[in-house]
Amino acid sequence: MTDMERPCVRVAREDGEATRQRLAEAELLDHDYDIVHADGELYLPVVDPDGVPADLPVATRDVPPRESQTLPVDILGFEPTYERLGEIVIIDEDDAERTSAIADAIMDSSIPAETVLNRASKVKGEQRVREWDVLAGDGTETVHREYGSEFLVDVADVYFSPRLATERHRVVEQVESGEHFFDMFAGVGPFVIPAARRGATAVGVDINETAIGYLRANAERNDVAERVTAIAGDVREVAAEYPSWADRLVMNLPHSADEFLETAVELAGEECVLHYYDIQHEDDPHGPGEAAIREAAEPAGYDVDVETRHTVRSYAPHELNVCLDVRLIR
Ligand SMILES: C[S@@+](CC[C@H](N)C(=O)[O-])C[C@H]1O[C@@H](n2cnc3c(N)ncnc32)[C@H](O)[C@@H]1O
Repeated sequence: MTDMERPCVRVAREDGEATRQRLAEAELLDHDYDIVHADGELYLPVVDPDGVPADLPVATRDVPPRESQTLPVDILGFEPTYERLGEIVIIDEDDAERTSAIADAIMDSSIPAETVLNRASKVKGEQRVREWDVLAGDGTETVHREYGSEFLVDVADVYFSPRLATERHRVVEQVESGEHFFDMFAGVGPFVIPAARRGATAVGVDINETAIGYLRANAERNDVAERVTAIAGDVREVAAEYPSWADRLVMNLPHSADEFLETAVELAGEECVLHYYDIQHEDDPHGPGEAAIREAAEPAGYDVDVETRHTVRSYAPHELNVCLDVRLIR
């Protein structure tokens, strides 16, 4: 078997084990390839170079495939692109013949795949759920692990993106024990559960009742049920139960978050950090969100301090998915 060029995190040998653990917890390590040692440095192969935390340098280098593994590339003769969510493998292909060859190769490889799904639509509608073609296996429910939390999720019924793991971790690392954490669009709980695991009192709201069922199950699964309140409903109506309550608000509904800023202001405490997700043109990706937040919060008496203007990932040509971390104080 010949070596393959792969994206790798490059670190000094002495930082190798700590870095390996960090990447493994984030499910970023590519277990299909060996770690390489050269000139006092380690090269750790990663599955998603865009997901690697900014402080870790990524380089491309030849690394040997694990001898004991049969990879889809070994069967196909070309490298397919795929993502793993628990025991589901997700691909995004158009050509029917190529799609079926990739699905067969994944199932015949050493990857522990129960199901192979092809994206059959964009995420759509109020609940942001995608349609899928089931190419192999039959289950769309799986357990996904991310930074030490476990999420039971059915991708046929609820929104979930494993690609956002690093971004969620960036936000959750800011959470302090005892704080009031409110996720306005909570899904199955990928922000709420790790926030509660850090000691926050957490509320998650979602209009998708199935997502809220999974959020409750995930609170139990991660032993934080006593600190998690999961509410099915429109957050614009639920907000009245939590006036001026939140120390931290997460708004991950990037196409229409601006329509919910009045609700955010209703929920915000006297001092509150808002994590506001947006999708905007690359020429001014943060400006429109900042203007909308000021327009909603300043008349309510808040000083608005934008602490971080962060780019999460590119969303489409010339469009960026961004996050503004904003402190509101009055
Ligand atoms: C992009 S998903 C984010 C889910 C989760 N935070 C995550 O990162 O996986 C947005 C979620 O907002 C929910 N949603 C949309 N409109 C809503 C509303 N008016 N009130 C509460 N939830 C809403 C959708 O059902 C969907 O689960």
